[in-house]
Amino acid sequence: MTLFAVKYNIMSIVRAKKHLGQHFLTDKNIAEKIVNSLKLTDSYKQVLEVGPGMGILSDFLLKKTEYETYLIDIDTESFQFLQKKYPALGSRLINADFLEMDFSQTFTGPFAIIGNFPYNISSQILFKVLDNRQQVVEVVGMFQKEVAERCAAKPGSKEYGILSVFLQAYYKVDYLFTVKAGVFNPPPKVLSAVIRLSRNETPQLDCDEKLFWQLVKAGFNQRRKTLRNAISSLIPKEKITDHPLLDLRAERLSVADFVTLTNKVTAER
Ligand SMILES: C[S@@+](CC[C@H](N)C(=O)[O-])C[C@H]1O[C@@H](n2cnc3c(N)ncnc32)[C@H](O)[C@@H]1O
Repeated sequence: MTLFAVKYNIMSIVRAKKHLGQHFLTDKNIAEKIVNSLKLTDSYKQVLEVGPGMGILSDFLLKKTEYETYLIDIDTESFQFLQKKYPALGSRLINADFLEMDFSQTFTGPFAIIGNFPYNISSQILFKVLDNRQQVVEVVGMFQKEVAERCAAKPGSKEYGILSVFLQAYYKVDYLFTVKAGVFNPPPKVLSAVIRLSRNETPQLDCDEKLFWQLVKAGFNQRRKTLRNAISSLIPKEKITDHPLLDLRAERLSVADFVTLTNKVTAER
């Protein structure tokens, strides 16, 4: 009996693979707290969990039966483990790369994303959310603490950068709580943190959005220069009329300031 139990345990555990960013959360209270951080508003009916691993978050998520839950994990071993654990999920359990996922094939309307994300692809995950902001209304996720801080950073802080501006242009970002390395197996070398992104009512900016993105990138790519100089490839210095924002560096500008700047450049170039 004991032997069987030991054998069963070994068979039922997914081996952690470093290249897939697999650090399995072992604390059920934290898992429940993460799932309960989803606002689960009426504005969506479907939720996608990225990287369910062995299902510590999924166990709580699947209790929210009023929502249709999908799980996607790139790891075939996790997928097979979860197939046995949740046989009723059927095709809602997906063995594929989240970064390659075509949302329109699975989601007909708005949906939310949750995950204890693989840290090696954090930025790609966040930019995929941004690219699909028309559909992704909410995200609750665990990231490396530094990434979480960058997402929520305010103008003037050293963490404030391109990611902060882009995310905050479309989402309200809440830094929820910090998570110690010891609650993962294997423990990562860094601290982690959970954040929530709640999409603004209108997922559009009151300006030419393509130019907004270009200006933000130009500003931060030359972050030691004033905006007047940093954006000169988009509008020559002699063409743009004076404005106090032009004397600042990108790190001082809020999203609203970047919108003002975008409208000014649109009018004058
Ligand atoms: C940090 S682990 C979290 C596992 C589990 N949710 C937990 O909290 O214990 C990250 C998970 O993401 C999966 N993963 C890594 N890259 C992925 C990708 N590109 N698409 C989907 N899943 C991925 C890994 O296989 C792993 O299960």
